[in-house]
Amino acid sequence: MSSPYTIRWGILATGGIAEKFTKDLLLDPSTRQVSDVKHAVAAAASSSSASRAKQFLETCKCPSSAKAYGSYEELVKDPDVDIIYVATPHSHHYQNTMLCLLNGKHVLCEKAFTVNAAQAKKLVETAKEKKLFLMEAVWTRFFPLSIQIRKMIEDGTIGSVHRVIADLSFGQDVENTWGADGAKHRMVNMDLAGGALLDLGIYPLTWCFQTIYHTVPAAQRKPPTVTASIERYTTGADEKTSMILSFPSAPHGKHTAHAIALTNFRVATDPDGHYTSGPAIRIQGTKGEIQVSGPAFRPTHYRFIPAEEDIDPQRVRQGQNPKVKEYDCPIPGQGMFWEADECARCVRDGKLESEGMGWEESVVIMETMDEVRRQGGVKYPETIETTEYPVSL
Ligand SMILES: NC(=O)C1=CN([C@@H]2O[C@H](COP(=O)(O)OP(=O)(O)OC[C@H]3O[C@@H](n4cnc5c(N)ncnc54)[C@H](OP(=O)(O)O)[C@@H]3O)[C@@H](O)[C@H]2O)C=CC1
Ligand SMILES: O=C1OC[C@@H](O)[C@H](O)[C@H]1O
Repeated sequence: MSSPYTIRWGILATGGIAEKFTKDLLLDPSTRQVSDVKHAVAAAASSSSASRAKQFLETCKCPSSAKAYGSYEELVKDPDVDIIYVATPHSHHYQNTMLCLLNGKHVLCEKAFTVNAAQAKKLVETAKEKKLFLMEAVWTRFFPLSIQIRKMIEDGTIGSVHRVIADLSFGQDVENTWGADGAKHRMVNMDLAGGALLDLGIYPLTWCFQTIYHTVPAAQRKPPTVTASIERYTTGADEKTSMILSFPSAPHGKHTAHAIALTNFRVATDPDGHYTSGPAIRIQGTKGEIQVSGPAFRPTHYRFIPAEEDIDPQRVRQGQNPKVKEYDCPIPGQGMFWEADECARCVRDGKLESEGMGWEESVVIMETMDEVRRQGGVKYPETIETTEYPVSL
């Protein structure tokens, strides 16, 4: 057996998700039955100081060989780094990713990819021109659970798909949490491209797109029409966003497929915090329905309910429908290693984009979010909507 391909990561930013991702990189791939690729953390950079980057590497228990930088500019020049994970707020993704690409680094950039579709297109053009790998870090798409569900749709198990309903909502006391301290928190701060849509709404949209759009042959994929309703928080960032999408082509059908994507800061998908309130995602076809338990970003369970009527109604009422199939998909860690494995395989194989989260689909999703924001009147400051580079933020 040949030895695994090792990819060397640079971590750009030292916040909450950078820590989770870096810890996942350090897990032994054999714990998830992976033997063809491995990950090394070569360096991390903080925009504030090298000591902050050093502290981050220590917290993540990275090897002492990993370098700590006090600026992103130093990180992108490191010859020992193959790929950079960009984990700054949405507002900074365009500038930070462009910096990496222009310095010859492959990039995995956190969701939402950019602030708008124009920026996403520019990044894609640059990656193409420089022959570098680039992917939006929509980790959920690389879970075995997502892959199994897409396969069930593709092979016709649920028949032709007519509708998907997906929700990711956090019930928050917004004024006293993210809104406290002058509303500087990235969830509501317009200068950081805050709001429910770009932060949480990307997940219900991911479920709509990966089940309805991604599962039809590439040549038949057409962007959806969009009708949206938004309510804004005092900062101008969206706090309630509901979207109805109509996709012209449906998996296994010559008809449209509708999708309802919901996100909200005031009410929760799971009010008791234990996901007892029913599925977060419902994928409805003529032969049955797939129900995915929340949270939409890290689901570990789904069920398939076939559309059959020959079942004793009394047993069904007692929760004993024998035709329902339940699937548990435990995650040995946070679950961000699957997207990292995908990056390693693509770079090893000389691919510039991943089939699981391709450039065209990231751009169409950004265009969808642009239209949702247009209808809801959410506009970010020009410095973060611009495609100009470099701009100091
Ligand atoms: N995939 C997932 O499950 C998740 C993804 N995310 C995504 O990751 C990104 C970061 O989120 P999260 O880690 O929660 O955010 P944090 O606020 O925890 O961290 C962001 C980091 O970015 C750096 N940064 C650089 N410039 C700024 C700035 N002007 N203001 C604030 N931070 C700045 C800072 O690190 P330093 O200065 O040290 O470089 C900071 O620690 C977002 O795009 C978010 O959508 C978030 C949570 C979960
Ligand atoms: O990507 C995310 O998923 C988990 C949420 O808690 C977080 O706000 C969001 O950025």
